[in-house]
Amino acid sequence: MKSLRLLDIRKTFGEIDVLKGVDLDVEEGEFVVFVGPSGCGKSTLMRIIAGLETQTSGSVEIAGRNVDAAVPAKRGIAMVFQSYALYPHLTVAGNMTLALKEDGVGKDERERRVEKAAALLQLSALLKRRPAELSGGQRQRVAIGRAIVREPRLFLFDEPLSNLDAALRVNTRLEIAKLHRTLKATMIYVTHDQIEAMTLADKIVVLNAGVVQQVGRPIDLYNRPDNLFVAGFIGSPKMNFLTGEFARAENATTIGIRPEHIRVSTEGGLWQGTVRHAEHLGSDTYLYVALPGGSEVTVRIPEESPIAVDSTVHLTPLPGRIHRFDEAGHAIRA
Ligand SMILES: Nc1ncnc2c1ncn2[C@@H]1O[C@H](COP(=O)(O)OP(=O)(O)OP(=O)(O)O)[C@@H](O)[C@H]1O
Repeated sequence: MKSLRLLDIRKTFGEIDVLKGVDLDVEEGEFVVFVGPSGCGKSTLMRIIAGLETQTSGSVEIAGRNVDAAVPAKRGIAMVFQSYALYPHLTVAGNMTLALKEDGVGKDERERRVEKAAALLQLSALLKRRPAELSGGQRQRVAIGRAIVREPRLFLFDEPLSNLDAALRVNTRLEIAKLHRTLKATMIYVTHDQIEAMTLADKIVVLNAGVVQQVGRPIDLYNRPDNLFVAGFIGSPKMNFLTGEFARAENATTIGIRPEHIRVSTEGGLWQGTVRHAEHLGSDTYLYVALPGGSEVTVRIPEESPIAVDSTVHLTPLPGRIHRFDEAGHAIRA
C-alpha cells in the first residue's frame, strides 16, 4: 500500500495555474523532499495534502484511502512549519499534548507519548518550561514533538529549519534524519536547501512552475538529470552549460559539466581559457574561466592548487561526466 498518492493534482488561483497536474507515489516509510524555485507550488501542494487547501481537480490518497472530503484532523497527518507558533502560556508538555486532548486521547496515554517524544528529541529536562525560556532550536524541537505525539501516518515538514542559524540547522537536520530512522514514518519535506534535500531524501521531487520535472534518488538526479532544468537546479555550484561549437563537438545542442568534474592542467586540455576570478573557500577553490566565444565555466579545484588570476589554463571534462541535451532541453542518453 502506498503511504501517499497524488493523482493529477491541479490548482488554479484566479487566472493562475499553480499546479498543472501533479502525480506522485510515496512508499511507506519513505522520506520525500520537494524542491523547486520560489513560487513553483511546493507549499500549495503540501497544503493540499494536509487538507488546508482544496485542489481544483485531482485527488489525494493517504494510506490507500481517498481523503478529498476529509478535514485536516482526520487525515492522519501532522505538519511542522517554518513558523512554529507555540502557545506562550503553555509549558512544553502542554504544547505537545494540546492536540491530543482535543483528539480525546486519555491522560495516561498522553503522558506516555509526551515522554517518549521528549526522550527522542532531548526535551525531557525542558518539559515544564514555557516557550519564552527556550532557544530557537529547542522551540523547533517542541514543534516537531507536537507532531510526533500524534503518531501520524504521514509527517509534513514545510521548511522547518529556515528560521534557524547555520549551526542549528545542521544539528536539527541530523536530528530529523535520526528521527526518520527511528520512527520509520513517511515524511514529506519542503526545502530550499540543496544539502537538506541531498542528505535527507530517499527521493527528491523537482518542481518547476507547477510541473514535476523529475523524481528520483538524490544521486540519480545529480548523475542523470532528465532535462536542463533539473541539471541546473540540483548541485552547487551549478552545472556549467555550453552551446555552439562545444556542444556540436558532442552531437548535442547544449552540454553540461559540473564544476567538480573538470580537470585543470597547464597543457594538453580539451579546452583552453583564461582565469577571470578565483574564490577561495578553504576546503576548495572556485575558478571562473573565460573560454573562447564568450562562454564562462566554473571549475572547482582543491585549495592547494595555486592558479593565478589572468593565467591561461587547460580544462578537460572527466570521462563520462559530460551531460548532453537536445534542442528541447531533454537529456540525450548514450
Ligand atoms: N491563496 C493564494 N491566492 C493566490 N495566489 C496564491 C495563493 N497561495 C499561493 N499563491 C500563488 O501560487 C504560487 C505558488 O505558491 P507556493 O507558496 O505554493 O510556492 P512555493 O513553491 O512554496 O514558494 P516558496 O518557495 O517561495 O515558498 C505563487 O505564485 C503564489 O503567489
